[in-house]
Amino acid sequence: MMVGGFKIHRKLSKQARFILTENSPQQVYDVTKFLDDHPGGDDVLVTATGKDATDDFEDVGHSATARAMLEEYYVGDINSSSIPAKTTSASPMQTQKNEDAGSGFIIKLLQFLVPLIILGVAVGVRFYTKSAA
Ligand code: HEM
Repeated sequence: MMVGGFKIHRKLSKQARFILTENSPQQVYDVTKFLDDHPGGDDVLVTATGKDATDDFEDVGHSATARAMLEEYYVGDINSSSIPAKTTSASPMQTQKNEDAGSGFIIKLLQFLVPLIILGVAVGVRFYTKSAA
């Protein structure tokens, strides 16, 4: 697949990996080296990466040869107990968000107070200058 003169998979920063859940546990396949050789094209493979590609793979009705080739690209199984719960990954972002909100409030408060302080000092200086004269 050509995009702007480059093959799309050359631009991929991550490896092309997808997951098949046909069997349990889930199996991960790294198809980076197969992108050029896949008879169905590289774009369908790239689209199927980073997710459960069982339906994508099955819907095509791959031959027994294709199924046998899977073994060549097999990386390992996913241990579901080692996948962090969604709440754990959300917490740091939440904390970050709260910190941002806190500093945002201080900045707004300063934006409001600093002109007032300058005005107060100006009025004060003028007042004392007048009374002295
Ligand atoms: C490591 C994984 C895969 C391997 C080894 C593989 C292998 C093959 C092979 C050998 C063929 C030629 C036809 C056949 O023998 O069945 C093929 C065709 C094809 N594959 Fe894959 N494939 C893989 C993953 C996928 C995925 C995930 C998709 C869909 C997202 C896909 C879509 C297709 C399509 C559309 C064709 C063309 C079918 C046709 O023109 O009749 N393949 N694949």
